[in-house]
Parts: sequence; structure tokens; C-alpha cells
Amino acid sequence: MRTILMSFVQNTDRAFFSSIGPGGIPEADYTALLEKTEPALDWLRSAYEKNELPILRMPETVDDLPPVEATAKKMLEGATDLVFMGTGGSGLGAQALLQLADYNVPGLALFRPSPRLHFLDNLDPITLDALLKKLPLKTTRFLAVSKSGGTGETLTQTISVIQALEAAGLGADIGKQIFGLSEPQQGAKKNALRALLAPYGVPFLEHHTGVGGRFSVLTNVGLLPARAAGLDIKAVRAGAAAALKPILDKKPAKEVPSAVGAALNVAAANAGKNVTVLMAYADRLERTTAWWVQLWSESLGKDGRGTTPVRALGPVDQHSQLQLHLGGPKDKLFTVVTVGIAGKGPKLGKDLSERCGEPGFAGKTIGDLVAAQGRATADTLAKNGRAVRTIHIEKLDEHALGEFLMHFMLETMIASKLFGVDAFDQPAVEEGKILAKKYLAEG
Ligand SMILES: O=P(O)(O)OC[C@H]1O[C@](O)(CO)[C@@H](O)[C@@H]1O
Repeated sequence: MRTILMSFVQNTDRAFFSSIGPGGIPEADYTALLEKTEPALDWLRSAYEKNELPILRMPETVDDLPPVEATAKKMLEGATDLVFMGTGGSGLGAQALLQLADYNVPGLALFRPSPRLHFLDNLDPITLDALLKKLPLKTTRFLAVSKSGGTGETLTQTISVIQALEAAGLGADIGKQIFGLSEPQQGAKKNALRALLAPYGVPFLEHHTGVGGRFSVLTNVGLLPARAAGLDIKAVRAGAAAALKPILDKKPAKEVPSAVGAALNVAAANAGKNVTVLMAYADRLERTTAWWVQLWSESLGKDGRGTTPVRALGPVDQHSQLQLHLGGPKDKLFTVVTVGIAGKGPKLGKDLSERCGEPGFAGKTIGDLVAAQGRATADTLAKNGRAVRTIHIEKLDEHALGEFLMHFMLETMIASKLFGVDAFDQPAVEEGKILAKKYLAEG
């Protein structure tokens, strides 16, 4: 079945028993689950109407854009380096967007025009120490993002930055060099990040209280770094609106790509496919797959339910994972994502192609090759009885990425209803966070 959004086409034809044989998902179970997405779609529509799920209103929100613009401008003034601190949902969505501006794109990232972009989402003492020594601190701007304000990684990074600035004689400028993004102080509950930065007069943007980190890419959490990197953030939101539209337009579930994807994933889980692989054939979607891993894991891995997300990048991971995917257990659902790259990139000359014994390369572009590889991977998986869905994005830009990200947030929310879990909490992680702080205090 092909379901089409504005920027991409999703095809599930080769996921089913009827098309690929015993490794396929039983169609009857899928159809029953797709029917069950109708109440989930009603829930989303009602939550939208009553404004009970703020993430659904983000695509149309505009009043938070001026502060994002103003802060991005302030951060950029005289900046050679931007350092983004924030972990999990406080960093991954922004990274996903910033790949459109060549952030973390192999080889190219170093050639980005100033300012240099650094994401400190992992905590590593060697990295942090070395980076703070190498950064031109006077011209570096830091953004500390934490919804709760209490995440140990972000707090300790921020403390380290304050100390480094003070040691460099820049203590008086901390209020101009560090920016914060966190929930507003709520009643008596302390916001540690705000408490830490308040004495320096650090300006804060407010984290939306009703949008959790892994769903926050469309809020200022994703859009401030995106704007600072020069991206069209209105187009990101417009793309997200396009993913939501078929739901608000009351299309039947079979015409809602996110409902189709949710039913497919849950039917795959019911058929013993406990792994869901997202393999994207584009450098600029690599961080998006990392973002999706958190979204899927934290939203659905509860009460013994959920499936394990695995991310893969094409074609490179053909040379590391594909053997397992083709020859290992048939316990996976594959989503192969391709982009419109045919005809792009260097064109391969006849002589050199023939010299290396590959006359078929002659006259073709690198984009032709990668497009053929993505197609071949999907076909080979299906031929080997592996359940495959494909998603093709013709033009990967802000609009398309906004649509793609919203598609997966909706797919996850709908899947949570089918799995019977709450998509919006993460009780198990909280337990670990509390214990780690206890161990640290105990020495
Ligand atoms: O934005 P915060 O509150 O610092 O949390 C960071 C991340 O930590 C988690 O709470 C998990 O520990 C994620 O859900 C969240 O995205």
C-alpha cells in the first residue's frame, strides 16, 4: 500500500506474508490493527481540539518564533563557536535538523561557515576538558538545554563552563555568553539549571511544559539551534503540519501514513519481530535515525511491550549489518528510507570505469549508484523474506524533514495506543537518574 504525504511516499507492499512469504507480517492481523488505529486517530483529533497534547499544536504555533529569532541573533553576535549542551531529547532533535546545515556531515562539517557547531550531548571528561581548553572562550556562546533543569550531565557541563569562563577572566560576561532553555520555575519545585545560572543574569527561553524532550524538536529546543545554523524554521513547522493534516482531515486510517506505520510495527511485533530497523540512505538523516531511536525506545518500551529500534545508514552499513539482516533471524521490520539523489554528485568517466573493470559505472553519477543501492537493499530484503517498508523523500529540505519527524512522532503516539502503553513518561530512566546521584553523593 502506498500512502503519500507532501514530501514523501511510504510503501508497505513488501511487508506482508502475501507478498514475501513466511517472513512477512500476517495481513489479517495488520488489517485488524489498522482498524484499531481509528480510535487512536479520534484521540489525537480530540486532543488537538481540546489542546490537550501541545505537540499537536506546535506546527501552527507562531508566537514563540520572535524570541527564538532574537535569541539566535544574540547568540551569533561575534560568535566563532556555538556549544549546545543538553542530552537525549534536549539535543537529538536539534542535531537532526542541523544536519541540513551540514552539521556532523562526514568531511563537510569542517567546512561549514563560521560559527563552528558543537553538541555536547554525551558526558565525557576527556572530551569536555579538551574542548574547554581548545575553544576560544571569549567568542564562544553556550546554550544549556534541559526540560527538567535537573539532568546531571547538563548541570555538570554547565558548571564546568562557568568555571572555565571564570578562570579565563570572563566571569563578568557569563550572562552574555551562556543562554539557557528550561521549564519555568514551578511552585516550590526547584529548577537546578535556572538556580545555577540566575546569579549571572543568563537569559532563558522557556521549555514548553507540555512537550517532553523526545517530542520537542518542533519547539524552541529544536528550532533555536536550527535558526542559529541558518535554517528555515517556519518550513520545518509547515512540513510537520503536512504530516498531521490527514489526521485532522479525518482521512480513513489506511490513508494516514503514520497510522499505517504504527499498525505495521505493532503487527510486526505480534508476529515475533521484536526489532525495527530504520535504514536511511542519506548522510543528512543519520542524526534523525538517532533521534528516532530515543523516540521509539522511551515512548514504547514499557510494561514488557515495545520493540527494539536499530538505526542504520546506507550504503555504509550494508558493509556491516546487512549480512545479519539478510541471513539472520527473521525478527525484524525494515524501513528503508531513500532520497531523490539520482543524477546527483560526481559523474563517473568511461575510461576510469572501464579500467577498474566496471564499465557499468560509466556515465552514471554517485547519486545513481546510491539510489540503486537503496532500491537493491529493499528488494533483496524482500526477496529474502524480510518485511520491508520503504519511504522515499524526493527533496530533503526543512519542509520534508519537518514532515518526516512529525510522521514518526505521530506513528509512535499511535503505536503507543496499540501497545497499550503511555507514550509520554519514562519511569524506568528516572529511577536510574536518582540512583546515580545517590551513588555520586555517597562517593
Ligand atoms: O531535558 P532534560 O530534563 O534534561 O532530560 C534529558 C533527557 O533525559 C530523559 O529524561 C531520560 O533520562 C529524556 O527523556 C530526556 O530527553
